[in-house]
Amino acid sequence: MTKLSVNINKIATLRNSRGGIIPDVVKAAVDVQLFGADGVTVHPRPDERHITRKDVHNIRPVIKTEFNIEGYPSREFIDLVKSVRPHQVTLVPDPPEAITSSSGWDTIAHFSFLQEVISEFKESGIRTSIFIDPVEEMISKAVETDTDRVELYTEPYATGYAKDREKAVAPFVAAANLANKLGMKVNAGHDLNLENLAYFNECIPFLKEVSIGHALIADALYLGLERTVASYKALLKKN
Ligand SMILES: CC(=O)[C@@H](O)[C@H](O)COP(=O)(O)O
Ligand SMILES: NCC(=O)COP(=O)(O)O
Repeated sequence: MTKLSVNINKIATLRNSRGGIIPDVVKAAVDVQLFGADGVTVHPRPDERHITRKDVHNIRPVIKTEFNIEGYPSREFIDLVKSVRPHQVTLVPDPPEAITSSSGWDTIAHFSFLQEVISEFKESGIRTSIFIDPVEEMISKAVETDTDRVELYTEPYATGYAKDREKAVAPFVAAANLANKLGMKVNAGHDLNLENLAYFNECIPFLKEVSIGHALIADALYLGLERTVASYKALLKKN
């Protein structure tokens, strides 16, 4: 069964909007695991617009499933990740001013940088994943960085889903097959939601994990966090 890692960035967005401690991000991390999540994902951005470095340290001790930390591998990010030793680190190419993640790595142009950073994390015993577009050349080069996994950037799938889901999912099926053939495990994430998740999970071979945040937290405003996590998990049961 594909694992669900709940990204709790947007819990921190709400908390930061008034500068207090409500909602409690650590409690959210505990609860999503109690409600069935297979992991917790956070993305501590340089401006700390949502998840702060302090949050990362506070969440680590309550992880009973898996902890996945996403971010651009600046020196500060690398040192933060190595200090808390999550189960997985997911490298994204986001510049500091990015509104959100909007592409995968150019693994050809940034090959040496990625190879160096991945080696440093693996030496610390941390599983590595790199955010990637479903482009054959990028995936073929990714394997040479020695990354454990790739995370397919699924915004183009989500955008194209309503118009033509078969066309939207096709590049991701090919990408997952290629990554598997090259020996890399396959994660996916960005803009997945209750509407588009089941079809993606049904079509994508070898899918290990999805990380979902924005839509899931928005759904929880209506359904409640427990029912929402259970609803996403139910969509990931392979039929
Ligand atoms: C890598 C990815 O797709 C998500 O982690 C996304 O970057 C979420 O970041 P925000 O919550 O800041 O939009
Ligand atoms: N890696 C994707 C992630 O963690 C959450 O992305 P989104 O669901 O907030 O778009």
